[in-house]
Amino acid sequence: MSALKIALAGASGRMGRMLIETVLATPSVQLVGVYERANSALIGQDAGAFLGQRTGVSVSNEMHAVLAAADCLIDFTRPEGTLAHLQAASEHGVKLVIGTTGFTPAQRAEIEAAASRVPIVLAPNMSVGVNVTFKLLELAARLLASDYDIEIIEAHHRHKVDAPSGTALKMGEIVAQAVGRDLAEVAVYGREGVTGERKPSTIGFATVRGGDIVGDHTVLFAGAGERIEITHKSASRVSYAQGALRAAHFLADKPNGLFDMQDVLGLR
Ligand SMILES: NC(=O)C1=CN([C@@H]2O[C@H](COP(=O)(O)OP(=O)(O)OC[C@H]3O[C@@H](n4cnc5c(N)ncnc54)[C@H](OP(=O)(O)O)[C@@H]3O)[C@@H](O)[C@H]2O)C=CC1
Ligand SMILES: O=C(O)C1=N[C@H](C(=O)O)C[C@H](O)C1
Repeated sequence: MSALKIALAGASGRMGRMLIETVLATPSVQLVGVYERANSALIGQDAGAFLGQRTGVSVSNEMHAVLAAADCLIDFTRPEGTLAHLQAASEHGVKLVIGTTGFTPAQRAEIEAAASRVPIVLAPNMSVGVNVTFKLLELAARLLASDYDIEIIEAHHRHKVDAPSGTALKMGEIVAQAVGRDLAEVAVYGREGVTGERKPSTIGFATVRGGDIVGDHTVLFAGAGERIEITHKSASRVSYAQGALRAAHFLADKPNGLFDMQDVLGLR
């Protein structure tokens, strides 16, 4: 079977670099294009230069050239960048794996609309461990529904720009749905001052930012006389990159449609 041809956006980013390294180390995929914004010092350099490797693929700010030979674009950038790349990918009929977080509902609707033309995997966390954790949360929330207070705590590196993390928000949606609540109505994002007693049906979010924390998520179920904590900790970005490549392979035979990592990993 021939290798899946991968284009990447956000070459200079933490995930961009990890993806270049992972693609180059994975025989079932081939790097065919790497995009970075116009003012980047990387434009024109070999995409593997930061690893001391020569790939023959130069970093480019011409998205149409980057996509010309690609089967799939993997995008971990920012919402406004992803939406521009989505437009170009759907014009080229190139499949998309989107790891970017922080989309507004309107931006998400744009992605859903594009998925009628090209197949897309959109997931706030591509690691297998986090996606299995989602299943554990569903079970725990269902069984603990009435008597336990639910709080979600996430910690990330100092450079992260969106909060709560996309993963924490997804965890909130999962537990809210499992206990029959609407997250938009019950979410409490941080607390300060005289807040009054905790309302039983709320789901609280707490955000920590510091240093080089790759990504920690805990869902706390606090009841009378006991606490259950379900925690996932990332020690490296490699699990996100490997998940993104699994997602790209999953899309290979899909004509269109919007999928997530639960679909990719067969966890539905
Ligand atoms: N789904 C998952 O499993 C994971 C998701 N993420 C998400 O991926 C995203 C990227 O994270 P990370 O790599 O740490 O971020 P970085 O800030 O390290 O990298 C972002 C990259 O995107 C580029 N970029 C920023 N804005 C735009 C734009 N408007 N148009 C085009 N390119 C742009 C940057 O280029 P420049 O250098 O020019 O600014 C840079 O190359 C975040 O949303 C994060 O939450 C992260 C890890 C895992
Ligand atoms: O920005 C990050 O680093 C991460 N972002 C994703 C998120 O917002 O959930 C996934 C992971 O936690 C790392």
